[in-house]
Order: sequence, then C-alpha cells, then structure tokens
Amino acid sequence: MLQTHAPRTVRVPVENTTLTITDITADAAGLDAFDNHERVWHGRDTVRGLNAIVAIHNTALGPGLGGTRVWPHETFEAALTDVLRLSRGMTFKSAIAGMDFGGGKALIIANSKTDKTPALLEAYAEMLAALDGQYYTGEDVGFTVADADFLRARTPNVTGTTVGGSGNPSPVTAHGVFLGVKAALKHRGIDRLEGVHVAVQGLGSVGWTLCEKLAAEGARLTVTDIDDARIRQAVEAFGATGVATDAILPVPAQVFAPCALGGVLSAETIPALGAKIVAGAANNQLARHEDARLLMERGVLYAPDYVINAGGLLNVAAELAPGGYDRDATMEKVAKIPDTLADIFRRAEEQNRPTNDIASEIADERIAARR
Ligand SMILES: NC(=O)c1ccc[n+]([C@@H]2O[C@H](COP(=O)([O-])OP(=O)(O)OC[C@H]3O[C@@H](n4cnc5c(N)ncnc54)[C@H](O)[C@@H]3O)[C@@H](O)[C@H]2O)c1
Repeated sequence: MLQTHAPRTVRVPVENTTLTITDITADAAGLDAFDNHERVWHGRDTVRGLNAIVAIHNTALGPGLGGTRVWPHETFEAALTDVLRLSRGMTFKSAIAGMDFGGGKALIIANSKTDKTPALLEAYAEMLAALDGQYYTGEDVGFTVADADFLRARTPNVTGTTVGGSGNPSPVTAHGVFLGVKAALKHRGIDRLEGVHVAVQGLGSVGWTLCEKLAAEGARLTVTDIDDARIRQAVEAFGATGVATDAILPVPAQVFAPCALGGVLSAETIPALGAKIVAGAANNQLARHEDARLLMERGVLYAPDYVINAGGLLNVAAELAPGGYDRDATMEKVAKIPDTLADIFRRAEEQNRPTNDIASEIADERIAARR
C-alpha cells in the first residue's frame, strides 16, 4: 500500500513556471463546510487559465484520493464550499468501503466545454506533481478519462487512466448504484425491478448507464437532464418519460435516483419529494447532514450517497494497489455495496436513526481505530 504523505509545504513556485500554489487552509477554516480539513491548496496560473483548489480532508487511512471536478462556480467561496464538502465525503467513502485512502478532492473553476485547454491541464499537472503524493485524483463531473490520461503522462498522482488500466470509473459507479437501488427495494420487500418506477435526475456518464441497467430488468423510467437532447435519447432508448428539471422531484416513483449534482435534497425540497426511496449516484445529495432526518420522518429510505456511489472510487483505487488493477477483485468489492447498505438500513431502523448517521458512525469508527 502507498505510504501516507503528511501534508507539508509544497516546493512551489517551481522554477520557470507561471503557477503559484498557496496554502489557503486558514481562509477555508472560516467556512461552515471546513470540518477540520488538514490542508487546502489554491493553484493559480493566470497565463494558462488555471484556478484550482485541492482540498485534503483527512489522511488517517492513507493519502487523499478523490476526483477532479471542473465546474464554473460563480464565486470562489461557492467553489471552496463545494470542494470542501466533496473532500469530506471522500474520507467517509473510503473508510466505509474499507479502503486505505483518505479524503481529498479537487475543483478547477472553469467551464469544461470551453475553458479546459491543454495549457490549463499542463498547469494543473504541475500543481498535482508539486503536491507530491498528498493527493491522488481521477474523474469527476467535467473531467474525462482523456483528461486523466493527459495528466498521467505528466505526473504519477492520477488514476482512472487507460495507462493504469482501470479507465472510466462511471460504469462501475453505475453498477454499484444499480445494486444499491435493488438493496433499498429489497429492504422494502420488493425483490424484482420489473414494473418498478424510478425517477432519474441527470443522464450523464453514471445516470445513463444506470438507466440502461434498470431498463434491462424492466423498470419504468422517468428522466430529466438540463440537456434536452439527452432526455430525448433516453425516451427513445428506454421508453422513458421525459420531464423538465423542476418536475423530477415530485414524480410519484418508488425510487428517486439523483445522478446530477449535489444539494438536491433540502428542507425546502424534501416536502415535494414523490418517492419513498432515494438511491442515486450524486455526491452530497443532502444540503445538510440533518436533512436525512427529514427524509426519515417522511418515511423515505435514504441510501447514503458515499456508500452507494463508492464503485468508482474502488475502481480507481485498484490502480494504485500492489500488482496493479485487477477488475475481478474490484467487482467483488463493488458487489459488497448492497450488503453494507442492508446493514445500515437494518441498524437505522432498529435504532430509529437516520441512515447517514449510522454510515458516518461506521466510517468514524474505522478512522478512529487507525489513529
Ligand atoms: N462518475 C463517477 O464514477 C462518479 C462516482 C461517484 C459519484 N459521482 C457523482 O455522480 C454524479 C454524476 O456523475 P457523472 O460522472 O455521471 O457526471 P456527468 O457530468 O457525466 O453527468 C451529470 C449529468 O447531470 C446533468 N445535470 C446537471 N445539472 C442538472 C440538473 N439540475 N438537473 C438535471 N440534470 C442535471 C448534466 O447535464 C449531465 O448530463 C455527480 O454528482 C458525481 O459527483 C460520480
């Protein structure tokens, strides 16, 4: 297993570069989302257009591992809040999946369709290299396998590459979510997908593959995306019903599968939720941890996001294991996601507590044991 590199001062600015990397941990500590992050770095290169944050939450179990998101947040504070919440989630995701990695995440503030130039990625590769093993990255929203390969040719701290063999993590994430949807239905006494109505929000890499799997077993789909073309494709491919983005939450489906961005379930939106199960891929589905209690009080079974969507992380982490990527061994680990969920659902019910309380307790115990 990899050696943990404690966060420390990075050797930047590197000679002959326009990149600067600043430790902004103290600034980040002022935000609600900070939650004792070990280190937060800001990489800036005005010449090459890089404006990136790398957040390292907790390295008790190993170096920070988490994808790079490319998203054009309107303010730096919004970006920082997003990356801090995502990074913290990675700590829990790794811990509960039994992995020897810590929580980390990166966010490049940019539009992935228009701003993600080779020069920007070059600068980002320099930033990752300078962090020298504190943080390993991979795909997330707006960051593709091709981007990962581009970085991997310049720095070793990159997973989810064709070079390392694991490639795109999204199909593996989707498979884990699919198994998780079934586990949630099973907990509610439903043993087959045929005729089950699932509302899917977001038809990107994960959401689309999830729809394929659900449709193949006879589920009835209602779908949405901000991209109308994607909705039309899903209507054609799966016989799905397409709805506007603001109409997905109230759909009276059995399962709501959020597969877009985070924060969709909040005190404001939960009263409108039509489904009695929430099981999807998106990270940080709840606006606040406490919102899981609102779901529980409404009789909604919530599959904690970082438990159900751990497939992709298991897949990319396998690239870093001794001996390299082993697909069969990885899929065996993914196949345990429904067991973990079933255990969480059972304990939550017995103790009359929200499922995410139980999940974070299990993760905390593992981190504390290592300390
Ligand atoms: N890709 C993975 O392996 C992986 C692993 C774990 C978690 N996740 C999480 O799952 C989610 C989806 O990831 P992805 O890789 O499929 O991303 P993606 O970028 O391929 O897809 C996201 C989709 O959501 C759509 N979308 C954005 N905002 C929307 C809105 N308000 N309403 C409806 N649709 C909207 C986008 O148009 C896009 O089609 C993200 O939250 C990501 O962090 C992904």
